[in-house]
Amino acid sequence: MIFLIYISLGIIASIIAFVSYILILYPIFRFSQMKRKYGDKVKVFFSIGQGILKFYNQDLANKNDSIAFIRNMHEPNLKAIAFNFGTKVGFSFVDPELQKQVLQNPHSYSKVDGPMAITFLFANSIAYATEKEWKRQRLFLGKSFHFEEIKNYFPLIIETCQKTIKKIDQKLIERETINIQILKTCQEITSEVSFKVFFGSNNENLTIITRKDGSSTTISNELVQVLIDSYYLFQTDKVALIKWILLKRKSTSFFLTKGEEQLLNRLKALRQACTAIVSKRKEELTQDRLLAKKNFLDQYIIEMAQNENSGITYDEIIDNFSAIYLAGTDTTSNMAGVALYYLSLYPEIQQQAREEVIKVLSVKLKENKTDQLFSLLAFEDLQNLNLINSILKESLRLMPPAIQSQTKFANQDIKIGEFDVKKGDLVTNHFSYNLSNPEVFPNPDVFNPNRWMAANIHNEMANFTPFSQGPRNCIGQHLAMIEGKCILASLLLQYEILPNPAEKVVRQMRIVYGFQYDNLVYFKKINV
Ligand code: HEM
Repeated sequence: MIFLIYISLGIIASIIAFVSYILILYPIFRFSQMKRKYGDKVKVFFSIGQGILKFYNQDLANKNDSIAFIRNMHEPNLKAIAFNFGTKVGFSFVDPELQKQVLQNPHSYSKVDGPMAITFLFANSIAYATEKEWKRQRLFLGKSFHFEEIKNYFPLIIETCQKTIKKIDQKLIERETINIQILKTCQEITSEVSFKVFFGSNNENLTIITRKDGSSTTISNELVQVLIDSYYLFQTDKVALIKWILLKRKSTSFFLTKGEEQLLNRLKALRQACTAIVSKRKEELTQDRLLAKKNFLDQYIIEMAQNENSGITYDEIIDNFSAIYLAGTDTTSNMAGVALYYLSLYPEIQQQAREEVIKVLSVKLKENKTDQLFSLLAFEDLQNLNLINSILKESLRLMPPAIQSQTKFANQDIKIGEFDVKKGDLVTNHFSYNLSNPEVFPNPDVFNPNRWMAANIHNEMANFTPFSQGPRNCIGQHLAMIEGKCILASLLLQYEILPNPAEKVVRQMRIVYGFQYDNLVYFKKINV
């Protein structure tokens, strides 16, 4: 009996020793090694298990900004942040040269598994593909994202902005000013654009039934919600969390908890709904290929029919819809929404931006119908909206939707500058560090779009990487900027954007970095 007690105590002690080693001793050992080797070139952010997340949460609670510590961290010699997460340690590079080195060589790293929805929805997409598979997908999708091709989606973007204006106008009939949820408003536009760019315009208001109570929701809403719920599950279902920590993506292959099962059923329903759209369209195009339009789905189907070695699969098409929709919707709406918020605080810049749009368009105005001005906007005009472009860049600088590149594992020992990254270490780049560096951007917390209007901005551009850089940079960046310009131009021609004196400004890191409360501005109808 005593022997059994000793064995049990021995096992418990070994487990405690092992867990203490991987969660505490190993990170501390690595960090002290790093400090000895790199001195003030590295700054350490350690907290047991949670790692750098603890610092985001702390700053959110105390300073209303998840990344306040990054904004205030600038030191002349600093090149990297060392952090832990779970049982791993990692580097986030902040030196632009080192960031470039990391991003130039994406095949030295593997993606970190996300929660269930990420694996289920994106595993075959460009965002998760690697090496040859990624190259093939990037080449194919790159054609549709080419600047000249995006021209084809310009009418869709204009039409979507006009639809939103009509809705706002309805609300403004009875009141002179109204509180507008600016992030939600921009999101309505970018969501519809992302959906239709992929699936075409015929699939409006598609609904799928997924809820237990039989209620229905659109594919795009469900996509966002199921992703959020997938993260939320870890807070409410600790068994699912432990399974995931131990087994990562394999954790949902067996012994599903009730929460995991419900999530999986929703994900299956979502996939079925997407598969139904793809199958229906394939049927239509098989009967008449001339029906093909400029949207991603039709391009995929035509390529599959014309080239039997295309390598494209239906799973890949569906996963790329999820990836492109999620990568392109909230990021772009945040950029535009944040820009409009700052314009509410700087009425002079707002007026200059409005005048820029009016100047570009009024040369085309034949009759005195200024309320129709926005419909005159042509794709070619976008290049003349210099101030609007600078406003969007300043929005991305102050509130980058992606504060860092996706965290990955090193596949092998790698040298980044003088830093020795070990196989299995986590690696990322915090873009947000350079975007708020006072040596590059004087008064970094001040909204100053004029800093982008100067002729010589080489140094600024080298530090400006909100779309990342290197071969795996953002494939949708041209589309994002075009959407952003159209949103700003359309709204500025119709409304004066006023600050909300009761605003609550909290900058929070969620799936994208943005404002926590969407109560920031009022709109007032104007006649330009
Ligand atoms: C302001 C808006 C946007 C921002 C700030 C942004 C930012 C980024 C960043 C930082 C990455 C690199 C992520 C990584 O580290 O791996 C990325 C990749 C990507 N983005 Fe965007 N993005 C925006 C808009 C869009 C749009 C509109 C689309 C498509 C409709 C899109 C589609 C993608 C895709 C598919 C990738 C993965 C590319 C690859 O792995 O080859 N993004 N984006």
